[in-house]
Amino acid sequence: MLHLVIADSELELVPQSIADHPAVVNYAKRRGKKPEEVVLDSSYHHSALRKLKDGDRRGRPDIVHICLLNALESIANKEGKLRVYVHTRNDEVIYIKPETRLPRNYNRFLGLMESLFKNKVVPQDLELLRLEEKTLSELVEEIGPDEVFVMHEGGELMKPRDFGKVLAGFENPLVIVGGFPHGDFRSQVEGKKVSLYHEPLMAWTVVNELITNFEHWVL
Ligand SMILES: C[S@@+](CC[C@H](N)C(=O)[O-])C[C@H]1O[C@@H](n2cnc3c(N)ncnc32)[C@H](O)[C@@H]1O
Repeated sequence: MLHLVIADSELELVPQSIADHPAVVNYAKRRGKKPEEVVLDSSYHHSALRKLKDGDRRGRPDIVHICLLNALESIANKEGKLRVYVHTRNDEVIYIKPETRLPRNYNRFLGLMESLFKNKVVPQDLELLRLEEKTLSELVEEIGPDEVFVMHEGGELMKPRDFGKVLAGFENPLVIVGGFPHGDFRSQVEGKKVSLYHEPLMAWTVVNELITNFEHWVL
C-alpha cells in the first residue's frame, strides 16, 4: 500500500486578523457565510493576504483540490493500493476514505472543506473525510511506513519510472509532497529526498508521476 501525504498544504479558514478586511467581508457576504467560516483563497483574498505573514504562499486550496482529484481517481486508488492524507499549515490532518468522490467543481470543493473545518467529519453518516489536529511527524509515526520519501527539487535525481520501481519494492512506503506553491516545507520532514526532474514541478504533476509510475510496477 502506497501512502501519499500532501504536506504543509495551504488550506485554512480565513485567519481572525484579516476577517474584517473588505475583500474577505464582501466575499463571505456573497457566499452567505461569516468571514471566519470561509476558506482562505488567494484568488479572492489577494489584497488581504498581503497583510499576512507568508501571504505570498497562503490560500491555495486549489492545489489540494487538483492533487486529490488526481490521486482519488487513479487506478492505484481504485485497486486499493493507495491511501491519501492532507496535512495543513495549521497542523491538521484530513483522512480520506478511498471511495470518496470529491466534487469536480472548485466552489463545491470549497464548501465541502468549510463544512469539514466546522463539523470535523463529512458527511456525518459516511465520514468520508475526517479532520484531526496532528503534526506531520505524528501522522508519519501513526502510519508506520517501512520507508519515507520526501519529494523535493533538491533531492537525489531519479527517473520517475525508476522511482516507481523503488516504491514498489516496499510494503508500505510513504511519500510526502508539498501542498504549497513556493518555498520549502515548514514542517520538520525526515526521509529520503527524491527529485523527479531537474526543475521545480507543480505538486499535482508530482502526484501524477509518482502514482502512475508506482502502478507500472504493482498492477
Ligand atoms: C510547487 S512545489 C513547491 C515550491 C517549489 N519549492 C518552488 O519554489 O517552486 C510543490 C511540491 O512539489 C514537489 N516538487 C516540486 N518539484 C519537484 C521535483 N523536481 N522533483 C520532485 N518533487 C518536486 C515537492 O514536494 C514540492 O514541495
